Amino acid sequence: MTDLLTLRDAHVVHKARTGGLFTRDRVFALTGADLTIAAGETVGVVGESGCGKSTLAKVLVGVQRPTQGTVELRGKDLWTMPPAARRQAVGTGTGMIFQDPSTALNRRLTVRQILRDPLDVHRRGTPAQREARVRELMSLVGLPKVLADALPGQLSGGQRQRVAIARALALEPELVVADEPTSALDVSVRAQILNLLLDLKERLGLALVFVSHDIQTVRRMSDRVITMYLGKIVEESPAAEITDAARHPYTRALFSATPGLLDPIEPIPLIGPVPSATRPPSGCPFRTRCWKATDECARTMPDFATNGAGAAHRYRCHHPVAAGETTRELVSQAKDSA
Ligand SMILES: Nc1ncnc2c1ncn2[C@@H]1O[C@H](COP(=O)(O)OP(=O)(O)OP(=O)(O)O)[C@@H](O)[C@H]1O
Repeated sequence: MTDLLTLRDAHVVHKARTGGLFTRDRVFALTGADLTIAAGETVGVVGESGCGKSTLAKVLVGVQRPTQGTVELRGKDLWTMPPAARRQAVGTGTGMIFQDPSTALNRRLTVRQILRDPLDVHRRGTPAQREARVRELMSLVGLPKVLADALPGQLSGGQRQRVAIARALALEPELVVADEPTSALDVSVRAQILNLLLDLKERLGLALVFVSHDIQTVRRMSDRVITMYLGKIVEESPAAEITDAARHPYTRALFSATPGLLDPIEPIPLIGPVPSATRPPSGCPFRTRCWKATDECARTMPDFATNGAGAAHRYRCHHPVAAGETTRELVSQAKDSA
């Protein structure tokens, strides 16, 4: 597989939203992310709320500039390009689908206008070809032709998300990033939208980055799963290995807490809440809640280690879960150390 997009040591630091106008507090939303997305693969991103999943997604599609590090699309560094070249590379090479299509789509534009807009901005083909592309996009995502002149407010939530998906695909990108694409939708239409994404990915050979709280869905949709904790990528694993062969204690704890995934096993109990991204712990950020943590974990964050010979499964931990260790065993270890 060829590399499509590469992040190297990407950091995003925000000024804290709380703490008043003159606060110097900084939020470490993404810290030292290294990641390569290959053409045609689906990468799932999991982690608790606030761990930096959306920030990572925005960095991948060039919406968020990293405060440090590089983002290369097909080997070209996005943030050293002139702005016009970056807009062209990002606009045509990537597409983004947001959580809530009600806010992501312009309420005053019809479906036809929404889908024409990227074609007009990037001057794709003749006006007649653009109209034909709009019809093609609507059919690709299963929207009836009669909806071309409808406004987003006249559509159902599922139809709106189909419009958002069609818009993301308008310029035939190689990479689509979907950030919680079904969480604002009725449960009844979620499966339809997920199946549509999977189908489009296969038909168009897209690379897909899929961000979700829904771990079961991420596992089903993805070839590879990335676990994030407090701004850091702590594990990368083939999806087939993630549930009971994950090596990072946090990944195991996260999956053990997913209802229905490992039942009847109880969740691995973690100590205390997630620390603030304003003051992340030294060393490994998970160490304050980890039952395996030692002094070494407070001193340093280890580099990635690989699982056996293959580099496909990587994790950053001083005390990884042993191969073959069951979640039941981890539950009792965590209880004993509490
Ligand atoms: N523009 C911003 N200004 C200040 N802090 C921000 C900004 N955007 C995100 N953050 C903070 O950065 C951290 C990471 O946020 P992010 O939205 O990437 O997490 P997330 O994993 O996607 O969360 P969720 O699952 O709740 O959407 C959080 O602490 C968040 O509050």
